[in-house]
Amino acid sequence: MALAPTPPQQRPTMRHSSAFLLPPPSPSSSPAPGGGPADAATVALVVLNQPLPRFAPLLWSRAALRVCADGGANRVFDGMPELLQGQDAGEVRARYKPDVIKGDMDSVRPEVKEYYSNLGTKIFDESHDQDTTDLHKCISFIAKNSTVADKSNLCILVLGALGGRFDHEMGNINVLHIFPNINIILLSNDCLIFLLPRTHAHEIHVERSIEGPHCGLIPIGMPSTSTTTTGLRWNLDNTSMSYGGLISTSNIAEEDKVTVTSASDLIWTISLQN
Ligand SMILES: Nc1ncnc2c1ncn2[C@@H]1O[C@H](COP(=O)(O)OP(=O)(O)OP(=O)(O)O)[C@@H](O)[C@H]1O
Ligand SMILES: Cc1ncc(C[n+]2csc(CCO)c2C)c(N)n1
Repeated sequence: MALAPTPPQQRPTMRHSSAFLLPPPSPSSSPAPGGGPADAATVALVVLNQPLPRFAPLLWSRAALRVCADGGANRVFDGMPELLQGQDAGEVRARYKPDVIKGDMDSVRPEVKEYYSNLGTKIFDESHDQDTTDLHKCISFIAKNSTVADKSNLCILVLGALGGRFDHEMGNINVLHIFPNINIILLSNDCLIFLLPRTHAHEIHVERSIEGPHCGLIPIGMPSTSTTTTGLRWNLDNTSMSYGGLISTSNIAEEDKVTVTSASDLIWTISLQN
């Protein structure tokens, strides 16, 4: 027998914050208030085969585990010295050493693989699996191997997930739906995306110094018979949404806190300021 969905008012609240993107506090300033980088979850970083976003070095320094999806290793090898111009390229390369390179290994260059292998990076060749994407393989690996016992305290940041080939972008968004119970955030230079699972009520703290105001709420997986929001310019009030019907794009986050409850999983996206 199928279980009845939990009524909206009884769902636990999931809080979301992009404080991991805030610049490090200057030594003289007081500690960040609740939700700042200091109390952030354990971060795992996945680098995809796309140009590195400008904040890659910052997020790298905040991550406890750094995984490159196949050709993502080339992007770290080439891109970190480019982003950190003025520093010695060889020294930068050695400093930004991935813990793991994983995928079907048809994109990582042989000299890049050898360079990191010599530094101790673990390399997992999964060329036998041509049915799951390299990002899927990386998320499975992190979920299995993470030492974080409480997965609700794990946050996986994915660099370079958007703004490239459309089949890859859709595959990357599909991974959010495949792992609805893992906090995965897809990032590009221009925006971020995460899933709002229907099992929870959501409180999204909008970090106005770095994100917004443009945002969207999109039912990609399946229609939602009812979505209710606060904090947006165009709120939904027990409204049906479907891809092919109403979806919310070009919305504006008006308040510091946006709340969302929905009968189906939704994608949340918000712009990043450049
Ligand atoms: N243009 C892109 N746009 C968005 N994501 C991408 C793009 N290219 C690669 N990725 C992501 O990076 C991961 C690793 O990329 P890589 O090029 O190594 O994959 P691949 O499996 O060799 O791709 P393909 O064989 O389809 O070209 C992919 O699984 C995907 O998640
Ligand atoms: C229906 C279907 N469509 C596409 C692929 C191809 N594919 C999907 S993921 C992947 C690995 C990419 O690193 C490849 C080659 C498939 N297997 N099944």
